[in-house]
Amino acid sequence: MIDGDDSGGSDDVTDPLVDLRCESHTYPDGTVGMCDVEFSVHADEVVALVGGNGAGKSTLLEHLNATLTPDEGELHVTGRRVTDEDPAHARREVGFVFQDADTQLVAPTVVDDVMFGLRNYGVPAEQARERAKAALETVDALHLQDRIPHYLSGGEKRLVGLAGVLVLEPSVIVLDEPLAGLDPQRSRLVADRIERIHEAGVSVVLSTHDLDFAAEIADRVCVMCDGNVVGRGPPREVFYDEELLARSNLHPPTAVRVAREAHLPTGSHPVTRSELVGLIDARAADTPRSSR
Ligand SMILES: Nc1ncnc2c1ncn2[C@@H]1O[C@H](COP(=O)(O)OP(=O)(O)OP(=O)(O)O)[C@@H](O)[C@H]1O
Repeated sequence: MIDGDDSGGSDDVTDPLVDLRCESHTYPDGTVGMCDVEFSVHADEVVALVGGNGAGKSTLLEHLNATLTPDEGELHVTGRRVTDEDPAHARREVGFVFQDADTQLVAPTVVDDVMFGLRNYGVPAEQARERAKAALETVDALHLQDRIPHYLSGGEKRLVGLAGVLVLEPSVIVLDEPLAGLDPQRSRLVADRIERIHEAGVSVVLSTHDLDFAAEIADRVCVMCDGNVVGRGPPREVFYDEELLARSNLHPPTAVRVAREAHLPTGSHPVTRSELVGLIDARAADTPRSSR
C-alpha cells in the first residue's frame, strides 16, 4: 500500500482529471483541517475516502472544486492550474453534491432547481428545462419535477441534488457522505444511481463511513486520519490491512470480518457480499456430504 504519493496502486499512467497537492489547509479559527496531502482522480474511476470523524474527508473533498484552497499547494483540473481568482473551471469540471442537500436546493420547484446552474451558464430556458428533465430521469426522479424541493424527503433531496450536478456534465462528481441519513432502500437507490453515473463515464469521488458501501463501489480507497491520507489502494488491499484500519479507527467491511471468522482460505480476500457468498458456496460444494 502506498502512503505518500497518489499513484493509486494501479498502472494508470494517464494524466489525472484532478490533481491536488496541499501542504496544509488551516481554517480561519486556526484548526488545521488537512496537511501534506496529494490526491488525484483519474478518468473512469470511483475513489472512496474513508476515515473517522474529523479525519479531514470533507476538507479534502472541498478542495477538489476549489470551494476551499490550500494555504500552500496547487490544484490542477483537466491539466489547467486553478487559482483563487479563477475557480470557474474547477467548479464546472468538478460537480459537488453536498451532504446537506438543502444547501443546494434554491428554486421553487425541482425542475427549476435542476436547470438553475444551466441558466446561470446562459443556456436558453427551454433547452435547460429539457436537459434538467433528462438529468432527473437519469436518477429516477422525473416524477418529482413539479414538487417543492424543501418538502422532499432526505433521499429525494439527495437525488435532486445529484441531478442538479449531473446536468452540468462535469468530468468528476464529488459526493460528501451520499448515504448519510438514508434508509436501506434509499441508500440502495442512491448507490445504484452513483454506479450508473460512473458507467456513463463520469469519475466519482465520495466520502463514506459505510465501508461495505466503499467495498462495493470503489476502485480505489483512500484512508484519512488526522488530516492526512495514511493509506490507499484497491479495496482488497486496504480492507485487509488490519493495522492501518485499527489506527484509523475503522472496522473492516462485513465480508472481511466474516471471511476471517469463517476461516475462509487465506488469499481469497473477499470484500463484497457477493464475493463472500461465492466463496462460501464454493466451500460448501467442495465439502463431502458425509462431513457436512
Ligand atoms: N469550518 C471549520 N472551521 C474550523 N474547523 C473546521 C471546519 N470544518 C472542519 N473543521 C475541522 O477540520 C478537521 C477535519 O474536519 P472534516 O470535516 O474535514 O472531517 P471529516 O473527516 O469530514 O469528518 P466527519 O466524518 O465527522 O464528517 C476537524 O478537526 C474539524 O473540526
